[in-house]
Amino acid sequence: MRVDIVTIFPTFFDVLDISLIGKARGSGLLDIRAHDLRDWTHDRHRTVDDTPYGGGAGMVMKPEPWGEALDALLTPEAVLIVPSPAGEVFTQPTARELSAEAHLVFACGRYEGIDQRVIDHYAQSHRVRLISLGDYVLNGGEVAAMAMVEAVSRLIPGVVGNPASLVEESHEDGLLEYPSYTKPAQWRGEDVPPVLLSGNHGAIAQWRRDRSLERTERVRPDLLPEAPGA
Ligand SMILES: COC(=O)c1cc2cc(CO)sc2[nH]1
Repeated sequence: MRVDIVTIFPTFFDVLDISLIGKARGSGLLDIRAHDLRDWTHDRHRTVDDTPYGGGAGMVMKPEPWGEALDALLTPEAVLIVPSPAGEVFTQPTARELSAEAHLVFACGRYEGIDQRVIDHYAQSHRVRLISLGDYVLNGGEVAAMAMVEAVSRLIPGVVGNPASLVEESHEDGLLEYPSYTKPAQWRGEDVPPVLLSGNHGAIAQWRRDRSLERTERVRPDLLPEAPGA
């Protein structure tokens, strides 16, 4: 998968050079590149924003630099992802969907956002998705893009060492994951649940399923299968 990220803070994404994503980049599984939007400006101050038409506080990102940047980076099959508080909420199904794509381009806005005409222009020729991390607002799209890049990349075969570890996770089966334990069997007077030491794999699977359902009912009843819209 190729991932292009356009931002006025390209060094923010240097962190992608470490850990699993870093290894996957090295192995050629992932081709992730961050680009400085200001490389597509031509004035002395490398201007990327201006005051909003209609007035109001804050600044809006100018369409011209974005047009030149996206013309240079988009391929016909690319999905253009614009992190935005006005977007659909990012979920594990969204991550899974995007992990099947060949090319993602993230347009990270700052300030009050990107001139709407940029989104409208590329929607005529590409799949464009406005995506929010959740019901709160960040100062820009970079943190959202970083979260989405990690959530999507780790689903690409070969990026995470053991694919089996992707299955029993929160949200993979639609429920929150069961609690996990490791050695020592006793710690500060607390024992590991005996069933986990029993070697009875059927009982262990049932116990884990029960704990998943119990936790989901307590913390996220909206995720339960019978919940409306689940
Ligand atoms: C949960 O918040 C987000 O996903 C989010 C994405 C963006 C993009 C911004 C630039 O206008 S502000 C913001 N918040």
